[in-house]
Amino acid sequence: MNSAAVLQDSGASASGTPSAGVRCHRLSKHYGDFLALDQCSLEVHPGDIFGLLGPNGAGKTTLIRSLLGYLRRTSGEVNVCGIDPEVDSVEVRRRVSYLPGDARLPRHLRGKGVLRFFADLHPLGDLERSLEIADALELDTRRHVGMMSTGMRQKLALAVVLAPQTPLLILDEPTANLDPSVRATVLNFVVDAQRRGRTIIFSSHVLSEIEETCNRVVFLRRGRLARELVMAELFQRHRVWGDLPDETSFSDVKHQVPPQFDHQVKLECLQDEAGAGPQAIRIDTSGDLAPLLSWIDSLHLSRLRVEPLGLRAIYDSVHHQTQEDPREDRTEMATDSNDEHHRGNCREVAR
Ligand SMILES: Nc1ncnc2c1ncn2[C@@H]1O[C@H](COP(=O)(O)OP(=O)(O)OP(=O)(O)O)[C@@H](O)[C@H]1O
Repeated sequence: MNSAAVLQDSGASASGTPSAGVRCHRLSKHYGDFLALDQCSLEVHPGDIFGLLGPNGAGKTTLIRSLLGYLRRTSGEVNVCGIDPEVDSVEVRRRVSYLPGDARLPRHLRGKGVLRFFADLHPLGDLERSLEIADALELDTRRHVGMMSTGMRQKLALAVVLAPQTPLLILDEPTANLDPSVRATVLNFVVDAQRRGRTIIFSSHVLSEIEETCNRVVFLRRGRLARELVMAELFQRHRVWGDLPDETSFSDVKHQVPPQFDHQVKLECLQDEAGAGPQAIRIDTSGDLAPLLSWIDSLHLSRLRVEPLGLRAIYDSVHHQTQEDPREDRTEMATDSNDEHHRGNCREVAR
């Protein structure tokens, strides 16, 4: 990628107006015979911090680059800030700050020279702000880029991209190669960008970062949007572990769930019912936990543990449930054995 592609910007304001939204409908992308994106439909609302999750090769970068018009889509519709990137990719790029996963910067310049170069290049360039960000990331901008470590170059690219107040900010693995304290600073900048009215698309492999910052998330798997999640609903999901009293059988408990909680809980016995000793059970809950507590208390579980379910459980259910190629079966997510439980929080992406 050339250096100019690290940052694309314009005089557009970060007003958080509807023009900062992103929509794609049945977006597909082939590389030759290889189908890298398969009819992806999604909508990013203005003011979202929108997470893109998926294993290596899932299609996250292909999706981002199709949104920016760097790649020509094979089929489908795309609208970024009110513009089709294939009709006017320059205009789209003027409204977006983009941090690619493989940001390359001019190696012959010092850090400060790079920041000045990009600040001069773009109408919303802001050298002072770039320097402040570099400082917050503990980057020595006197060094030549060629002498910087991978993490230092990542900090420099972040200082370039985070400074201009474009309506849309797209970050492809922004915390890769950074140490934990700098990662936290980067996440603060992301949240701050949202407070300033910007819309952010954020791709990461670090689930805790997505949990911390994003309000909506989609999971990509082998080129397909497998699931969409509203984080506020995820935070209402819990997993309860415990051992039943000796005299209580799992089937008794399972058949005596109060009807008002039936849709809110999923029970699982973690050992053979005929096995010796207390039966360990797991109860996955969705929705408000408080009304369930008196029922859980009535089970007299020992070694009781309650924990938030978290993204990890969803991620595992999306990515580890089958080895089959999902392109062969468009309904597989709906028949996921966990799906009854997930349905309250996770929407099968309509295609
Ligand atoms: N130029 C290309 N030509 C052929 N195949 C490509 C090309 N670019 C990407 N691919 C393939 O498309 C698929 C999606 O790649 P992409 O880079 O979008 O994934 P990703 O989700 O961003 O992965 P990662 O998390 O590893 O960065 C992969 O199988 C990849 O090998």
